[in-house]
Amino acid sequence: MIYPINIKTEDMGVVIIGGGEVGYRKCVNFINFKTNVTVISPEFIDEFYKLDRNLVKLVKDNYKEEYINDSFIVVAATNNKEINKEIGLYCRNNSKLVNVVDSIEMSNFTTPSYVKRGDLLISISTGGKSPSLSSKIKKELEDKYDESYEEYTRVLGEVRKDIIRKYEKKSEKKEMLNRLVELSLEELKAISENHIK
Ligand SMILES: C[C@@]1(CC(=O)O)c2cc3[nH]c(cc4nc(cc5[nH]c(cc(n2)[C@H]1CCC(=O)O)[C@@](C)(CC(=O)O)[C@@H]5CCC(=O)O)C(CC(=O)O)=C4CCC(=O)O)c(CCC(=O)O)c3CC(=O)O
Ligand SMILES: NC(=O)C1=CN([C@@H]2O[C@H](COP(=O)(O)OP(=O)(O)OC[C@H]3O[C@@H](n4cnc5c(N)ncnc54)[C@H](O)[C@@H]3O)[C@@H](O)[C@H]2O)C=CC1
Repeated sequence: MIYPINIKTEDMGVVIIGGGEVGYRKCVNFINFKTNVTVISPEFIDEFYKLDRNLVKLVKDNYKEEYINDSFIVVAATNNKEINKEIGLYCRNNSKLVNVVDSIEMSNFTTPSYVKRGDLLISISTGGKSPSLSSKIKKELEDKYDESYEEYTRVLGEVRKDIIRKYEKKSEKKEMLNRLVELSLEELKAISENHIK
């Protein structure tokens, strides 16, 4: 079973083994979350060379244990099942988080599909049963939770802070906070401005 947790990968960096299509997709996702990525591979697809060099380090070599000794988050993305398994086993025996792209059984984390609107993050996973279904649901949620949710979430956060400061009684506070999400962006902004005055 897989439990969803949200991790600040920005603080720890990631090592990806394998410079093919899948390694690239995982790499781009980590970069989108401002994470430093080191990719180990004897060959890289061209797209890797266009990525931000401040965030991505490419090491042209075959996998060796020393490349992941000090890392907490590892992605095994080679096209060699045996090597991927070896990386998976090593990480699990050494308390590391590992995503083995060709084996959900060897992985102790997976990378979900997601919709990100500012601080609103909705992630989708099928426990490996159908990545295509995850991708389809993501597209449906992208329509429902459009770009306007970035500002909506931000303003909600501001008003929430105000309410937490102003209401002392726990039940009143909770009731107000629950009701906030029924308001439109315009209504929320009006409240926000009133509070600031
Ligand atoms: C378990 C997991 C481990 C992990 O990688 O974390 C995993 C494993 C495998 N994927 C395979 C195939 C495909 N993966 C995709 C796409 C995505 N795969 C992603 C995640 C995951 N894939 C994790 C579970 C996710 C969940 O629980 O739903 C997404 C969501 C996120 C991401 O990659 O970052 C991203 C969509 C991004 C988006 O659109 O948002 C497509 C679609 C395409 O390419 O068009 C295909 C081909 C079609 C198909 O197979 O459905 C194979 C078989 C390889 C083979 O053929 O041998 C395996 C291995 C196996 O099944 O054993
Ligand atoms: N989890 C997922 O989302 C998906 C997983 N897969 C699985 O992922 C695997 C990789 O797929 P692709 O990236 O398309 O393959 P690919 O063939 O494009 O890339 C594999 C990369 O691994 C490198 N590699 C091989 N041996 C290595 C070693 N010893 N050390 C370091 N790097 C090494 C190769 O040089 C190459 O750059 C496939 O075998 C497939 O089973 C496929 C599709 C989606």
